[in-house]
Formats: sequence, C-alpha cells, structure tokens
Amino acid sequence: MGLSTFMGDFLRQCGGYAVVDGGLATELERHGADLNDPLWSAKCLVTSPHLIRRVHLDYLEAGANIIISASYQATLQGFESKGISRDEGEALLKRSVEIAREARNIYNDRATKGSWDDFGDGLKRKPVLVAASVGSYGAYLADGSEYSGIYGDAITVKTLKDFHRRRVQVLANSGADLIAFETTPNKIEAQAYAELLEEEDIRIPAWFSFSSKDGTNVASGDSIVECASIADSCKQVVAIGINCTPPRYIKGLIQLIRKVTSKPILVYPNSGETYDGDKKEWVASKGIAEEDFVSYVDKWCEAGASLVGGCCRTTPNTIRAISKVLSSRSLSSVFGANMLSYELK
Ligand code: MET
Ligand SMILES: [Zn+2]
Repeated sequence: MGLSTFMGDFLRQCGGYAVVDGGLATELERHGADLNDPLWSAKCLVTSPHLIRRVHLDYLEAGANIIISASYQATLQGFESKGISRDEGEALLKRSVEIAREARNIYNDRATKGSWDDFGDGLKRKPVLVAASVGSYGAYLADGSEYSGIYGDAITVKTLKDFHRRRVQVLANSGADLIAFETTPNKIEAQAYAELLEEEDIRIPAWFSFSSKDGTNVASGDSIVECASIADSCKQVVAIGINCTPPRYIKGLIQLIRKVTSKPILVYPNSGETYDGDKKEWVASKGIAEEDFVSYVDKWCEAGASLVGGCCRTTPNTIRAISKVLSSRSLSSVFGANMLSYELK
C-alpha cells in the first residue's frame, strides 16, 4: 500500500471513521499490574505479556480498529539501565508488536469461526492495524518531563534523533503497520522524528500525536500549529493529532491543526484527570464521566477528526461507547451517499 493512500484507504474500509484503542498502561494497572517503575508498561513485556495481550483483545472486542503496542516507555537505554542487553532489548521491542499481532490473530480467528458478531455489511472482518508506540524522550526520563516538554539546553534535535534512532529502526521492521509517535511534548522532538523517518528511509507510515495542557500549545508551550506543520511536511506522516490531553481542549486543538494540514486528524484524549509526576499518581478530581467523554465525540468529528480513541485512564467501556458513536456516523454517511446516488439517477 502506498504511503499517500494508506490512511485514506484504511478509513474508507472502516466506513469513514476509525476507533483507536484506550489507555494501555493504566488499564494494565487496573488489572493489578504494578507499573511503578521507570519502564512503566514496558515492565509487563518482561513480567506479564499475557496480560498485555488480554488488554489488546479487550480493546478489539470493544470496537478498536487500531491497537497500540506496549513499547511507549520501552527504550533500549531504559532496558540497559536494568541490566537488559541491547539484543534482549531489541527482542523485547519486537515482542511488544508481536503481542499486539497475536491479539489481532485471536480476534480474527474468533470472528471467522462465527462465534463473534458479524462486522455488518457482509464483512466478516473489521480492519485492524497494529501501531508500534514510541513515547517521547521525556517518557524515558520518567521524571514528568513528558508533560512539561522542558528538556534543557543540552538536548537538541540531534541528541533526540540519536536517542530514538535504533528503537525506530527496530520497530519499523517488527511487523507493525505503522509507528505511533505519542504524547510528543515539544517542537524539537517532532522535528527529530520527521528527520529520522527521512534519514533512515523508514518504509512504514507514522502518526505524530502531541499533548497539550491549555488547548493552544503543546506541553512545552510551543504552538500546536507549528508542531502540526512539521508533521504535515513529513511524507511518512499519515495522521496528525492529540493524545493524553483533557477532553475539554480537544475541539479547539483540532480546529488549529486543521488550519495547517489536510491529513487525517486523530484524537485520543485522557479521562481529563491530571498526572502528578512527583507523586506518580493520577489526580481524579477533574476527571469526567464516560458518558460526558462520549458526548464530545460528535463535536470532534464535526471539527475534523476521523480517528478517535482514548488515552490514560480510559477503559474498554470508553472505547465501546466511542465505537457506537463512530459507527452510527459511518452508517449515516453511507446512507447519505446512497441517497445522493439515488437522487442522481
Ligand atoms: N499508548 C500509551 C498508553 O496508553 C500512551 C501513554 S500516554 C502517557 O499506555
Ligand atoms: Zn496517556
């Protein structure tokens, strides 16, 4: 599949809108995994791969068309500081994608055996992509700077490229359908990703997703418009968006991104709670209820989003509800198109 038509083709197969999965690490925690570790969800790659596979499956059953691997905080540097060799680290990165692919196979097998609901439209199989997650340099630091985007003067586009290079190469050859650069907190990291994709001649597509605390800028204070422009100029980038950001900021951010790109826009906000990096816990007070989260979905689509899911502290229930909204939008667009062709006859 050519890069330029990759996302358009996929969205068409999905009926116009695609469902992204929900929070992975926070869902692993909800199932009892202890992620209080600099490797965060990557720790489960070593200790409980079956749990990761189960959460991927739960999201597929809830309606997800895209599942994101458990490599967000899996870095070769992080593994090395735990005494895991480079080779073993690379194997774990590949494993994260394999686990997601296994979940997709199990899901597809069940669907084929008919023990599963039909996807409708006579299709037995819904389209599912596996995205290989790449978290920011700040996520590796595990000191909260993934949400501040402040890396200090010593960190440049070049150091960031060198930091990410090998992991991106390994994930690009892991059997993933695309690379998900997630929770990007500043402009230099977006620039580093764009240059890396070009320099390393990465052949699979990517999405760039940013996080914001105010609805206008990404976490560091760089403007979302500038960040989205960098993503727009990169030919490997097939979708641009926002994740791990409170739902109340999403609509305005979509409108800003739309000003500088015609590429598909993706949003997968968190539950609206905030993360306290010092205490390493989520502060629940400002969270919103699942129904409220879902009441936003139509507005996001109207503003221009075509891929919607959830990030930290969202669950399979959130995704099930999002999936309902998106499939009724897909159906009404099919119905609308049929009406139109009928009228033209
Ligand atoms: N895909 C990652 C996860 O859900 C994104 C984390 S954002 C801090 O675990
Ligand atoms: Zn998140």
